[in-house]
Amino acid sequence: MSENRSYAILGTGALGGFYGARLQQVGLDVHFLLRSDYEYVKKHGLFIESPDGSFRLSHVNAYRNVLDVPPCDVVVVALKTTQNNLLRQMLPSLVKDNSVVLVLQNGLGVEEDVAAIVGSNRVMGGLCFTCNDKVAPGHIRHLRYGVITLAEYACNYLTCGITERMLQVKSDFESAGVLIQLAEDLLLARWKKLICNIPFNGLTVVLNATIKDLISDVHTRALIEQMMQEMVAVAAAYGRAIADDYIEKRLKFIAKMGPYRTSTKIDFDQRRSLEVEAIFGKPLRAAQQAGLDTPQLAMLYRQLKFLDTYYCTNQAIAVLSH
Ligand SMILES: NC(=O)C1=CN([C@@H]2O[C@H](COP(=O)(O)OP(=O)(O)OC[C@H]3O[C@@H](n4cnc5c(N)ncnc54)[C@H](OP(=O)(O)O)[C@@H]3O)[C@@H](O)[C@H]2O)C=CC1
Ligand SMILES: CC(C)(CO)C(=O)C(=O)O
Repeated sequence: MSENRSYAILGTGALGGFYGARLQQVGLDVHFLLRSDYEYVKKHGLFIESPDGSFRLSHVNAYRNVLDVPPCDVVVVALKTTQNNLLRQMLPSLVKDNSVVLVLQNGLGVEEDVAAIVGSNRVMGGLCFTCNDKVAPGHIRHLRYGVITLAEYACNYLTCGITERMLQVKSDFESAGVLIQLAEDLLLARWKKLICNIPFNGLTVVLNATIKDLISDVHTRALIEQMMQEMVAVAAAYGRAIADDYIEKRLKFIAKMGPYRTSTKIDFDQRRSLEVEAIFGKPLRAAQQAGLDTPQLAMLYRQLKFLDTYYCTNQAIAVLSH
């Protein structure tokens, strides 16, 4: 990659808008693809509200049409996974020979889909531990954390070690004040993130609760730990050992997210399609393929499918208006 790396942000929402703005704030060349708030952002820029220091970028390179975005060194995928069918149209014009596509989405197997479009040597994954919400056009609220675990993708999630381009991306994000942890094994990093997303993103929706509520109640805490144990077992079946103390440590970390709703609950409250397949369906099918029974995950998946169908998709409008 070139020395002064350019970034394309596909999906200028809670996550993409936050990290992209931080990168532009320190002088990097960033290009933002927008949808509903394109006109607003083109005129007024982006506002990031954050306990680490709020700031406004009064001018950003804003685009409505992906074909107008120039090819970039790093293409950040920050759409919801429910929109990933668009990537086949979006990615080809954005990647150069030595570009890398950095997938910041939650879920399992998301890099595989991107690799099928741009080639497996051009993909990296980033697991974002951050609490963000896009609260108004061009206005992103960051509540806590922000650290990203970065790892290279290779076919079949083979372990790749630490590469030169990981160090380059790390250096850009760290210059922007974003903490980056490098990981040698992307699949292990994904399972570790799913251990958090499955109970918290799922239960905040089905129980209409915040992270704080779920962690403080003895019953939901027990449920969370059971779900986490199920995922530790599935990860182990795929050769990824997760240390015994990981759950306790993560629960302490997540407890500090307090009243955050999770990105899936924010989607549900806005009646947007839920990322059920990427975050819950794929892990469930991975468990089944490994011959493991994960009853808590299976129940959560089915509940979320129901809620997604009857409350969140276009189909829901048809069903409810009958
Ligand atoms: N929010 C968070 O704190 C975290 C989120 N994640 C993950 O990050 C990913 C992104 O989530 P998040 O940022 O919360 O989601 P958002 O819904 O806030 O952002 C997605 C953005 O993509 C835009 N978009 C959708 N379709 C198009 C299109 N065709 N063209 C241009 N833009 C488009 C949306 O536009 P519009 O504004 O019009 O809807 C929206 O702004 C998800 O996988 C999520 O699970 C992971 C960790 C934390
Ligand atoms: C783990 C958590 C809850 C915050 O990073 C998240 O990933 C989300 O809200 O989707």
